[in-house]
Amino acid sequence: MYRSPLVSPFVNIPFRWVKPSFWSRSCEVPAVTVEFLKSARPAAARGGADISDTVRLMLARLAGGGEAAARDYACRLDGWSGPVAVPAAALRATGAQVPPDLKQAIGYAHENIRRFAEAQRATALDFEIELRPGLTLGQRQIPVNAVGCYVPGGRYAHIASALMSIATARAAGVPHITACSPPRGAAGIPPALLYAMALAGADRILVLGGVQGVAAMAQGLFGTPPADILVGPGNAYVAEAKRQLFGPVGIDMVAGPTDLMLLADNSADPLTLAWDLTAQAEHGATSPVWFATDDRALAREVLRLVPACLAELPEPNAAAARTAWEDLGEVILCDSREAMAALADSYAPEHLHVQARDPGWWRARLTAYGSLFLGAETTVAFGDKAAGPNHVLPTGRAARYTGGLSVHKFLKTVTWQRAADPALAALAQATATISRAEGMEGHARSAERRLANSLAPVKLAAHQEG
Ligand SMILES: NC(=O)c1ccc[n+]([C@@H]2O[C@H](COP(=O)([O-])OP(=O)(O)OC[C@H]3O[C@@H](n4cnc5c(N)ncnc54)[C@H](O)[C@@H]3O)[C@@H](O)[C@H]2O)c1
Ligand SMILES: [Zn+2]
Repeated sequence: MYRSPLVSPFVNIPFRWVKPSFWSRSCEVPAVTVEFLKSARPAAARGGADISDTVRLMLARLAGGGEAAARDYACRLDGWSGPVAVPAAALRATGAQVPPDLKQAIGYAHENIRRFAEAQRATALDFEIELRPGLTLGQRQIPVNAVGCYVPGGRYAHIASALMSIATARAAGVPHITACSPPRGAAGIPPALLYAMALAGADRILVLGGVQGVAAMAQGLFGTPPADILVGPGNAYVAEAKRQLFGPVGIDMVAGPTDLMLLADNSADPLTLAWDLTAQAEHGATSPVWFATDDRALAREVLRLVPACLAELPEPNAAAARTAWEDLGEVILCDSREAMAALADSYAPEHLHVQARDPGWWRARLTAYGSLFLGAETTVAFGDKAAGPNHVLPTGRAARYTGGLSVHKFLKTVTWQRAADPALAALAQATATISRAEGMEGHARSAERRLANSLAPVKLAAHQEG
């Protein structure tokens, strides 16, 4: 039996994490017993380039070269030399270019995402409290002024990502929303994606992808206001550009490849599980999918069925999903549902889907995930596209410390205070005493000037008379 975080006696592999270097520390997993029926390949066998130097050079060039540099990268990397800012007339024309059933589906998804975000906004409250007589304190939720939404578009046209970022910023009350997405061929951003961006509430849309898109929104190029915060998923170049720009500009998170953990007991259907794993592996060759169960026969059946599902995908999706499964897929046998839950908490997956009895037990027990999907009738694909909760979620175990994109990322929770009599005496005395204990005489004097017998106007009058 394997006791993490050491080594599995069954398969003699360390209980290690599949991706980034910041995962190099071994994980703290409670004493759970697990057996790997399929494990990920060692990272060394998978390779992977360090892109941070490339991004640093590009950002430096974009900082100096502005719009000309952005156009140059768009041309060289994405073959785009058309207009960068989408003209209003082109946006209006998209309505006629998108098939009615797709427009209807986008409208349905947008309504769910918008309404969920509005419900979230209603929970972010301002308040005012008179903590003691004369001491009034408060909190306000103030939206940022300008947002830059990155909408990925290299491999797939991520219609849903446009809705997730833009509609959520809109629900938060952000006044200026810029969105960018790379061109897909000579036609630029596909009409359905433009339609979704405009419907969700983008004020300006830029035909720019990758580092140049992120930098243009941060700098405020092509007639956009400089973004206060950059949000949205993207590939490794996009994530690294956001990470390097963070500080002067805010970011939602540093997103790595999407991941899924699927938990099931013997009430689940193996073919449905196999398709759910295949679907999320479709995101890309670096997207891990993990399956844990307490039923050995179910695990064996899922292992048998996944390759058959992969074979049914069209290319190039099949190749990417097959690599993800072969390199990163894991099938893990646990000895109890408690062990499955502990395993899930330690993996802290972006998407966590439970297809097991007693969903209430799982919802109460599980503590580390970006978004939780309960029951066999639910699928992560619903959440990815149309259900309502945001699909921009923490990857790479970041679900240990944060949730995903929400209206809160666009709101600044700020505070205010006002002091007056009769609070002043105690407040000034406490402040002065603490300040002197800290060695900060100036702070003590500033506090004591608020006492009734030394208020500024009285002193000023005395000085003028003298
Ligand atoms: N977690 C989520 O919510 C979610 C949702 C949708 C998509 N995603 C992720 O978004 C990503 C989309 O990636 P993508 O590549 O398809 O599209 P993308 O739009 O993120 O990136 C495309 C851009 O990358 C740049 N680029 C590509 N190769 C480059 C190079 N060698 N040097 C410099 N720049 C280069 C190009 O400028 C191009 O425009 C995937 O990783 C996917 O998993 C995540
Ligand atoms: Zn997905």
